[in-house]
Amino acid sequence: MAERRRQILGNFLSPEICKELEFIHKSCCTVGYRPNVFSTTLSHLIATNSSHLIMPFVPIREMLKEKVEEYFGCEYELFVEFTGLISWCKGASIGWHSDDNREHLKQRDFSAVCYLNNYGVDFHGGLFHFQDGEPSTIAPMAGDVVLYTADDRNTHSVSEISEGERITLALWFSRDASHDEDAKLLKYLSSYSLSSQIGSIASCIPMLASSNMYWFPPEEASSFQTGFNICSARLYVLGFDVCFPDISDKECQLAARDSSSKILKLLEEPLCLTRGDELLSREFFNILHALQVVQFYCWKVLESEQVERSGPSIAVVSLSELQREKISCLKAVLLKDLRLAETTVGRADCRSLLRPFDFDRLSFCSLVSDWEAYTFKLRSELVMSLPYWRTHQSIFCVANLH
Ligand SMILES: O=C(O)CCC(=O)C(=O)O
Ligand SMILES: [Fe+2]
Repeated sequence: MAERRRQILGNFLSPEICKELEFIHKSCCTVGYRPNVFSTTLSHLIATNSSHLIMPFVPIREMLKEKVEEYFGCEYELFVEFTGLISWCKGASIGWHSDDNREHLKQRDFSAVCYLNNYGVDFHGGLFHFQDGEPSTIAPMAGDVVLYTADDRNTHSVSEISEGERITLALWFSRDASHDEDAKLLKYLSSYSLSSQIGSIASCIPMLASSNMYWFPPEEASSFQTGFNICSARLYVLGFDVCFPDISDKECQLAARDSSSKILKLLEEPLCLTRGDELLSREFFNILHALQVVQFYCWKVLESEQVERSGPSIAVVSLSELQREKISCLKAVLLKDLRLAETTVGRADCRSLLRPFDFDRLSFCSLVSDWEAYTFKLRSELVMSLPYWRTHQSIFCVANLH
């Protein structure tokens, strides 16, 4: 039998799960490990009070582990070494390499890369190439997965992204139990309190990691003099600005002059969103909360393009001159380099995905309740699975407990 070194699984993930993972990434990511790359790891989700968002990953990890064991005929048990959502923006690329090519990566035996969006539509560039053998080139398409051995039989590269954002779910598998990601995750899960899980939505509000993890490019994060805050940028490309109801004029002017990390502390404070000249009358706990609700809205709006939704509309009030000044003052701090923000996290084909028409047509209010219901559902699934995972010392079980 010919040696098995790689396999392509077409349409392995459904379009729905691809969209759900994109939603999670766009609401939770931080700057990544390479230039122009963002990432969302499972331990990061746990550390930022979003442990319930690991639930959609659980069955995918299980299915992929089985596929890898089966295809490569593993007669030993495999462990997931790493799971993460990774996006590559304009300018990102990687030259020829194998995934175990560093001393600290030697435990990696197999790789799985799941594509979550489409080459030529959501991004340009970003083709995957194997140095030898077939297939030699892969154009990423949402739902497709490539499995390969992590050694030098699979030297590969990714060409530079020229536009848009290319999103993947990447997993590495190891034979070495000491690199089992599950053990780490279970440890984190037990150190983060889940005691207030049922009841208030406040217990599921994402908490920010340190501000420099949300500053792009990361080299600028020590001074915050150029570049942009990722959360503000993701809101901005969808047509939203942020407005802090409690901030005084003075604080605002201070913010514009002094770009210290102290100012970014503001993003942990309650805030409202604005669209054009209108203030949406709904307060969010912090910027990540606002971003998560907006990203959820985008996910659902696009899913139900034709569906007319009913329910109350969100109330809006016109912005006063003073509020407008404050907003632009803060924008100058959070989005210093607007062009860079647009080319990095904007869509390849249009500046704003949520045109005013789309936004008005659907009721933002009812989507906010849908977001709460979604969050509660995942939270209760997590709470039900935890004792089972703890007994089995692994989150690697699709617990049909529900
Ligand atoms: O995203 C891809 O297609 C592959 C990425 C890659 O080669 C890596 O992260 O090692
Ligand atoms: Fe790689």
